Amino acid sequence: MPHTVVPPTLYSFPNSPALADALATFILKAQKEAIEKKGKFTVALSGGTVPNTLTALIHKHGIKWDKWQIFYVDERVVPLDDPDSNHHLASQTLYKHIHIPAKNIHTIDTTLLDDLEELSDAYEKELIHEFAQKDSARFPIFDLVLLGVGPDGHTASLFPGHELLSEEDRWVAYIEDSPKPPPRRITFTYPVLNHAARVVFVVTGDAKADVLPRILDTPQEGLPAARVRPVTPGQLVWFVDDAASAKVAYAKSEFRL
Ligand SMILES: O=C(O)[C@H](O)[C@@H](O)[C@H](O)[C@H](O)COP(=O)(O)O
Repeated sequence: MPHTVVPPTLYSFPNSPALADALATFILKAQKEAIEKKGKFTVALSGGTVPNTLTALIHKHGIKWDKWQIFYVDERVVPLDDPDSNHHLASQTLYKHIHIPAKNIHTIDTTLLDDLEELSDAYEKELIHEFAQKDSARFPIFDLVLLGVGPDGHTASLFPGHELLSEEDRWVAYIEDSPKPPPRRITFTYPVLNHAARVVFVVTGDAKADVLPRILDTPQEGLPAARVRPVTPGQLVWFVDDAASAKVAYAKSEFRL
């Protein structure tokens, strides 16, 4: 099958609990398919509001946390117990309530906080270790990548106009001048995001209402989130609430699995 860019599917829900419940159903199905195929479920998690929307998974029957391998789409270069750390956020909102082996959660190496290049190289090696053992894939194929969007259209730590938007080789890159604090971060690059089996954006609230049409209706504008374009057989799905999608013309689909 020739590789073509997949069009996004847009689901919009009246409120956050309805969104979180549908997302949990979607994730459960993705988990089942991945585990049946290869015995594990590889997930890349963002910071911001994403971890909070995953709390509906905590009581969901059938989630096999011990089969999850969790990486971070982007991470702020701070100690793991710092309130700014995405790992800290995920620990407080999610890990604290579930049983998941510590070795299944792939954090940055905090002995390298002073050297961004070494730190991003080390995280890239962590990915290579997980993904490049059995095949010689040029890029990792995550089962699920969970992304947020900023009001400026950024996603991961890929910001409008930044040189990292054209990175084509590296899996993990670093940024020292993030416009969203804190400034020092590492981030997955587009090749990693776009090779995933499923990329899911989670966006809520009216603060995102102006940027969503610029991403979904006029993607040619090229905002960072609009450049996430998985190729077949990947999937690109947006889970948003009605406040965030209020100004979007792009067709909404009815959620059913
Ligand atoms: O570390 C980060 O800052 C996040 O990973 C970032 O990419 C986030 O997902 C967006 O900024 C959206 O954040 P909100 O969901 O809080 O709006």
